Amino acid sequence: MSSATSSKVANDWNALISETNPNCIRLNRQLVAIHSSELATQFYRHMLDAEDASVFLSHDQVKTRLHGSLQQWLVTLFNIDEQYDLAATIALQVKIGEIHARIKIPMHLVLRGARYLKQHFSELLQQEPLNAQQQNECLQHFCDTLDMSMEVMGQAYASSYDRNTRSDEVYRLFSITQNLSTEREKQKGALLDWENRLMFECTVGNPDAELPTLGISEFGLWFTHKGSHAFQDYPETQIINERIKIIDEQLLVEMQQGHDVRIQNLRKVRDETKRLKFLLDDIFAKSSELESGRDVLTKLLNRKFLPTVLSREIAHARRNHSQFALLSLDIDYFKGVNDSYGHEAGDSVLQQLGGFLVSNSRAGDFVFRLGGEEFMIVLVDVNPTNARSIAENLRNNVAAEHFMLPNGERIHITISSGLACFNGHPDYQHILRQVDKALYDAKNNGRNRVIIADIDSADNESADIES
Ligand SMILES: Nc1nc2c(ncn2[C@@H]2O[C@H](COP(=O)(O)OP(=O)(O)OP(=O)(O)O)[C@@H](O)[C@H]2O)c(=O)[nH]1
Repeated sequence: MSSATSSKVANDWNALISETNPNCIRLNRQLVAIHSSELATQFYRHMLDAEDASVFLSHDQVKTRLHGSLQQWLVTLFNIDEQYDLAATIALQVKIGEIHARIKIPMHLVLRGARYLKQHFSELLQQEPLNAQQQNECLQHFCDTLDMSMEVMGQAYASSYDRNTRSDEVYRLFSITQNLSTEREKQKGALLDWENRLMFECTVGNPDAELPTLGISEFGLWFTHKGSHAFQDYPETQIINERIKIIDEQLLVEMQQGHDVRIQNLRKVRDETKRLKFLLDDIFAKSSELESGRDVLTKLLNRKFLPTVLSREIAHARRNHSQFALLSLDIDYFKGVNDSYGHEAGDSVLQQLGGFLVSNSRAGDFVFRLGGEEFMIVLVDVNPTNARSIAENLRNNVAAEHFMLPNGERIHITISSGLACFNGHPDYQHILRQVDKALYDAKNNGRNRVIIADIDSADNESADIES
């Protein structure tokens, strides 16, 4: 928690205590101390009833540790007397928030637990000889104190969770990019080893011996513990896990029934293994393209790093009072190129245009292929006048260029462009929206033109400058 945030919290919490009737503070302290075990029991009873919460709390854990910790936490929170150490109480809430983040207990479950505590405490208060106003005051104090605690926990949770997620991601990238091609060969080899062992056991091994399962083979262990994590975003990961299960839990189990089934299923297992090898190749190929951030066809940057580059350029421009511009380019009637000359010819045009854009921009600029026939250039350290002439020159030069097709023919293409200059807005989505709208207008106004987004407009008005 930042020092400004923690001093705000401490001030608010202090104010809460000093503005509360001391009798009410005393009564709450006594009630919580007397009923802490009952409150903890109620809390866990509700939580264990809910499926989403109970996965985090086994009955044993509740009995042995958490029940006691919860009671202790409640007593400490409400033990407000002359010796009450608010700084220590806040530090305890921070620690608990960090623990929740580490063990990934969702914050909404913690808040739900707090709600149950408030409900039950309200019932306890109703059993006390208090008038309505006293009851209200006491309940208010109980709820406000829990809310303060939740606020501190929530802040600690969020920053700790972010930190953990970032390091998870760094680890994921690290684990995936380390010697990607060596890893692929190693794992394909491990899969082959397992297949060979299985074949050996089935053909010349002891017929009563247990067959080696794939899940706990070198390959299976690697995939479960590392591969699945590294490739978590790919649909192939789930398919691989499913195929491993089918091999182990279906095919191999059936193979224990006798020689004939063994031989029959061996063929099926070998087909499955072949499929696994294809899936592995696919998954490794995809991740090397994506993780490297390069578009496979043009070798330009792909859209993966666009947010990072834009955020960095915005921070740089704001820090240095400099400017930059975003130029979006889209080939006109590109479908016609594919339709007339074939997809391969289309690919070749895309590749040549990629090379052309790189050689016609400065070393500091970032050239992206966003997908299809759409490109984007981040023009760094450039004022609007220069950005505009760069955009126009590119448009003219592309139109004048000959693009060579695989059949030896040469064709001309044109591009439509949208240009947006940085206007100080801190969110990169703003400039992206501006440039998208400008490109859309360039297409709708006849193509082969540059449209500049209105620099001061947040609602993406744009102005046609030239065609
Ligand atoms: N060869 C090739 N074609 C692609 C690739 N990605 C997208 N395309 C094709 O690009 C074409 C885009 O067509 P449209 O979106 O209609 O755009 P357009 O024909 O350029 O027309 P306008 O943009 O409106 O001027 C489609 O035919 C896609 O199949 C690629 O990687 N290689």
